[in-house]
Amino acid sequence: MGLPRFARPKEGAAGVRSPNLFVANCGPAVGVSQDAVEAVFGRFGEVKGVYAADESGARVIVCYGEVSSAEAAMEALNGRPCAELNGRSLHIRYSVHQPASQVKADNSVPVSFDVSELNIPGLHLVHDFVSAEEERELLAAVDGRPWNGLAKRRVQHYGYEFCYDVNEYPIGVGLSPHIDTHSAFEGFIFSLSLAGPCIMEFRRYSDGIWLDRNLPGAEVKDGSLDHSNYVRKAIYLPPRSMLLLSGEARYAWHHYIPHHKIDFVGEKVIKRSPRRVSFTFRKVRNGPCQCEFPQYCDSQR
Ligand SMILES: O=C(O)CCC(=O)C(=O)O
Ligand SMILES: [Fe+2]
Repeated sequence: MGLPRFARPKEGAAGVRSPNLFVANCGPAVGVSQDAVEAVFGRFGEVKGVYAADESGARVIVCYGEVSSAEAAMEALNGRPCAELNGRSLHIRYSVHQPASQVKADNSVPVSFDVSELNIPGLHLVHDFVSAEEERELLAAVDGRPWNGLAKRRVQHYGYEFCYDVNEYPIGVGLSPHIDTHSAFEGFIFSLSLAGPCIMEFRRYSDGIWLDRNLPGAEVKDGSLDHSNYVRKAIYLPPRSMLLLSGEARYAWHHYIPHHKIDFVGEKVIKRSPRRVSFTFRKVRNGPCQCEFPQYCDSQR
């Protein structure tokens, strides 16, 4: 389900028919697979493709070869609960093909399952770092303690010399791009993912400027960033895996969890779970940072 060049028609354009349908309330984020959509819409004519209409995971574009097939599907399915699609009521409109010049640049980056493909020195991922039983025990242990609510996620903080944080992300919530502050934490940063998957994107900015966005709480909206001056790479983090940021990965690359409900990983569409819990381990620094990346270092400027 890649992102196609079709758009939702403007209000008032209802008379314009096309072989492509914009179908809302349908998609992987609401438990409806591409195969199921194809099977249902295939009853009305040959389906050429089913695409994600946007990153919500709950709106798709169904493309037929013939307008008559789209008309028949519209007549039969619009506004009615569809038993084969978990009883969901589909909201369907004709979709229009957008000229290439109007297509918003696809802002996604290919996501790897294998950390070695990223070629970021110091970045390591160990799958199945804890067993399913250990995962249950760790989740039960943190759920037995009070959570501190932030705007979109909840956290628990432990320790001092060895700083240990627990983050809980509800579905669709991520984390804005940042480098964990050099002056505050030294050495390695470990992050154990539990309960649900996510993708983590890494960005190395060419200007290397230490920006305010690195300060705790200085969350930036992704849309406000200049996408042209950094290299991007992304990795899939399955539950029970341990991520290690060291060296260049820790000191020179921003990391970021996109605010998505679904992620496209290779050919797969992966739905985020209702929650992802991460245990993040950092060592509190005593003395200034002397890393080899002064252009990214708040201690050395
Ligand atoms: O949730 C994670 O895996 C990463 C958390 C993180 O980057 C942080 O707390 O600084
Ligand atoms: Fe971080």
